Amino acid sequence: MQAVTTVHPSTHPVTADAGSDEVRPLIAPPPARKRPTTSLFRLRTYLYAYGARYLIMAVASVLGIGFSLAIPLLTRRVIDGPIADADQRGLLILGTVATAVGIGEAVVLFLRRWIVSRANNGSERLIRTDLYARLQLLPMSFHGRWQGGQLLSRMMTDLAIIRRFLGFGMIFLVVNIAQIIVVVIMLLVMYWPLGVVVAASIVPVAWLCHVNEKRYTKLSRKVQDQQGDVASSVEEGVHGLRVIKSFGRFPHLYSGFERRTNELYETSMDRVRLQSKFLTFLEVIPTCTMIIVLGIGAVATARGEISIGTLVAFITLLLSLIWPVAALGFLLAMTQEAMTAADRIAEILDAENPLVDGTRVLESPRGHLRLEGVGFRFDDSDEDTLKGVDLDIAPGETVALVGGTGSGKTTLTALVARLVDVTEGRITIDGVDVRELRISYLRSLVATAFEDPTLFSMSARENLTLGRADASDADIEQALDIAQAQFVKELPWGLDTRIGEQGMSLSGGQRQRLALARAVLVNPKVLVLDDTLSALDIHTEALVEEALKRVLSDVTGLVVAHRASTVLLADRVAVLSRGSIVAVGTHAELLATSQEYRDLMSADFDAEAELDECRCPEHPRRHPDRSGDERAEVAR
Ligand SMILES: Nc1ncnc2c1ncn2[C@@H]1O[C@H](COP(=O)(O)OP(=O)(O)OP(=O)(O)O)[C@@H](O)[C@H]1O
Repeated sequence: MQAVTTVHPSTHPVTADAGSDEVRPLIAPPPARKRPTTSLFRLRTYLYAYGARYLIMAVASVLGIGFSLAIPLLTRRVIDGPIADADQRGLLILGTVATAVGIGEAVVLFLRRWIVSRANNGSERLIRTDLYARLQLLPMSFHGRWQGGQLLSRMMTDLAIIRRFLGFGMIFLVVNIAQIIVVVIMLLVMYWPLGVVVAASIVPVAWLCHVNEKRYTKLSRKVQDQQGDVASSVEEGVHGLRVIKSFGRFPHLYSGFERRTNELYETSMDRVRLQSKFLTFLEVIPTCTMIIVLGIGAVATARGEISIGTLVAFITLLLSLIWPVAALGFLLAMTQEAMTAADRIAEILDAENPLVDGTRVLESPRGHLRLEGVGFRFDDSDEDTLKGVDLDIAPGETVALVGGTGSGKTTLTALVARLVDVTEGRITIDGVDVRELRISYLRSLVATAFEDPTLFSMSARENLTLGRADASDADIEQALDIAQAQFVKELPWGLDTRIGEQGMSLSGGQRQRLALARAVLVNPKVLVLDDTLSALDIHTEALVEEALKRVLSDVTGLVVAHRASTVLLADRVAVLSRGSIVAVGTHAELLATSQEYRDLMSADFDAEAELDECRCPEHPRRHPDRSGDERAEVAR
């Protein structure tokens, strides 16, 4: 039962579709609303923590430009002065100054690199942790719409792009533009006709940058989205490995994956082609300018309008422009990629979170759970999944929720701990609307164990204490006992054994028992069990049920049940049919009065009753692991 996280095909695209040749995008196109530079600009707040470092970096950059521009000016002085006048002392002095300037440039360059790395990695870390926290806060409806790979690519690839921009692109974009402006002004001052030629060459550069920007941004967005799609395919391929193998669908999935990587390759190559053309033009323009400057400069020197020293300084300065102009191409590309990455990150930061936290806590909670006219409709659906649900569960009482498949049981259980919010009516605990309670407090009052127990790749102890970090060894022991999960103590390192990703190294029943112990350990007032016992064999189920009886006597319980044996744990039973409660009563009452209940229970209950009546320790259902021959032997 995974109602709330199910990806709905109508709004959200599916990953590699094994059965179809058509390749659909994994994520809905980004919202049409334009975010100019704002997404990137708003990330500036993450730089504040490293403000001093960024300031030193800016000063070092300005000094660096100053030093690099001083060299051609000194050269002019050397040529026109000591060299022309054969002044050895002057040559020595200016040579020493030039050496000092060169050393100064090297020092500030080193300083800038050294300081920037900590600031960048630190800023990246801050954005990443914020993004992670935001993802945790977003409601299940958000996670149902987004593919894991798309989130992963934003957390890793996009943030790395932003880090590279902050540490390199941003600095050099500013430094290079500043250098171009300063050098052009110096050239105009030195000899204005040549200065005008150089200034005029900036026009085609600016035009090219403008033309390139739109196409490059579009392609960057496509590449980054396609990277997310590929990541999603990998993620699903790894998680769904067992299903893929068991259905023998590897070739089909492989071809889907290959198609996505090919698409990514094609788009990346389109981007490279566009960038290559752009870079070539950017490199050709300064070279052409240099040829014109050399021609005009030679004539001007011959006419005595400028000295040889000025011409050498002019050309040296012009040469110093080649790198900043040529680098503009990839620096602008980096900026556009960073802007796209920031847009993609902003889609998470700006995602609407309809779950508004409450402020209240209960003085002495008793766990009186009431559902009053509760209705629920998924965002992307035009039908109510739940409607007019009324249910009053007294403190300490246990109600079993039964209903056909798709009747809304899982959805209803998700509403209690506010994994999603009711869209109509209200749910109260001790008379207080759950929306008024602080969410963290509510989730300590209500513990939920799901049919599909997610375990994290951490130790068994960490998995167990997820909802109660301060649990003592005795508490853990008791929870393990109740959930019949003592098997963890027999793992190679006991409770400290690291459980594989998604708890894959444990059996389904073991994972369920561990998840149950985790819920019990929270010591909740309300315990919600969403068909938690479904993967247990008949022996373990009987043991867990026995233990659960003890737990449920102290807490208010809402237990989704498919089996008659689980229903018998409850004081009352509520029958859910197409999102509405159609009957409530004790098991015996419902058997007598509700045809729907009888239909739901009949097959399983008959089997359970037979087992109960038999009271025979050798009943075949008590020994599902026996072979046919063994059973025949016992029967004899
Ligand atoms: N994210 C979603 N968007 C739209 N509809 C959904 C979504 N998740 C579930 N539904 C629909 O809501 C209905 C109730 O689903 P739910 O999982 O709560 O049923 P259930 O009674 O727990 O079923 P089962 O016993 O088979 O697990 C189903 O019709 C299902 O298709």
